[in-house]
This record gives sequence, structure tokens and C-alpha cells, in this order.
Amino acid sequence: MDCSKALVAPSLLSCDFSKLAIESNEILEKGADWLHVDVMDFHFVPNLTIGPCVVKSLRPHTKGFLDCHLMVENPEKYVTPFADAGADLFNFHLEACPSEESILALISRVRKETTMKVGITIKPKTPASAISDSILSAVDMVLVMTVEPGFGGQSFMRDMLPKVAKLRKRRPDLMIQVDGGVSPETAYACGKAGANVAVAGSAVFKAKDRKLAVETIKKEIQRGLDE
Ligand SMILES: O=C(CO)[C@H](O)[C@H](O)COP(=O)(O)O
Repeated sequence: MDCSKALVAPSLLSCDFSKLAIESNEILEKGADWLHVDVMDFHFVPNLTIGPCVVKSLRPHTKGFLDCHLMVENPEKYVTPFADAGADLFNFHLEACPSEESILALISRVRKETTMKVGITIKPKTPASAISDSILSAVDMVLVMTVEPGFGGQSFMRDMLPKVAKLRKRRPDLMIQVDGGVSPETAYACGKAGANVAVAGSAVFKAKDRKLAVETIKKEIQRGLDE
């Protein structure tokens, strides 16, 4: 995975669920790199969204990279269901795990039992230092939330960017994703801090010109990365 290249992962949370496969493929044709799947269980966050059955239904209809962000308690229970459903990336929350050992064990299990890439996510109140060096060197990606997880359409938390910069300094070769309130206006700062993967829901799916929105976010992330 090349972290010097800007990627845009539109959040399917903001698409029309009745046309999930159509919306997914259309946004890929318009330049999106990945499809971001927001999995919420109504316990870890106060919302209930997509589960493995939906991912399994979508899988045969798209070749898109399914970047699954699990906002769930007990993420270890979801490894087999998401692997069987055809997820490409299993990204779980640090806050959902009781200890560093349990996180490292879960990462190893995903690697041993599946072909999925693995990521770790931190919520706004969790410092970058909560991700130990062992965890940081074991994952393919870190996601720094730039809103409180649970809902699309919230305002971007610019004060999360120093966390991105700290993580980028600790692992220059890592994929770093930002999620929440990312738009053509906020993307440059994300790239400048060191994030190379932008999740964007409302800024893409609610845009009049979705292609332009994807292209602009990607261009702005890349401009920040290149500076
Ligand atoms: O993880 C999420 C919410 O928990 C969503 O991916 C995120 O909020 C994207 O939506 P938007 O770009 O509209 O903020």
C-alpha cells in the first residue's frame, strides 16, 4: 500500500441504500479509490447501520476495495463474518478492546485466518500515544476520526490533525486515514498533516457534481502530502 498517494474512500453511509451496488460502482467510475463501509452496532455508537450480510450482498456486484470500519463492541466476533462476506480491510476501534495484548492478538488473528488488511481506529478523545509502537508496526492503516463516530454530516475537527502528524512521524510508510467532515475545503489540511486516505460521505454523495467532489478532495489531499 503506497502512502504517498492520495486516496478517496466515499462513505456509503451517505449513499442511497436502496441502490447500494449502483451507487458504489458509479462513485468508483467517478474516481473513488475505495468504498468505505460504516459498520455500527448501536452499542459502541448510537446508530445501527450495515452488517456483514449487506457486505456479502454487495460483494458480487463490485470490484471495489471494501474498507470496512467497524464501530462495534467485541470486534473479534466479526472477523469470520466479514472475511466470509468479502471485506478487504478489517478496521476496528482501539477503544473497543480491553488491552494492548487483545489488540495485537486480534491483528494476528486477522492475518492468520483471513486475507483482509487490518486497521486500527481512534476516536477524537483518544490520543495518538494510545497506539503503542507494537500496534503501529502491526497494522496496515490507522484511522484518526475527525468527528465523534456515529453519524455522517458532522463538522470536521481540525484539532485532530496534530494526531495525524504524530502518527505520520512515527511511521512514515503507513496508510493514515481521516474520517468525518472531510470535504474539498478541509482535505488539504489533512494531507498536509500526513493523511493519505480521505473518507468523505456527505461531501461526495450530497455534491451536485460527485466526480468533481472526488477529484477535488483527492487533489487537495495530494497537494498537502506533496508540500
Ligand atoms: O464514520 C463515520 C461516522 O461515524 C462516517 O464515515 C463519516 O462521518 C463520514 O461522513 P461525513 O463525510 O458526512 O462526515
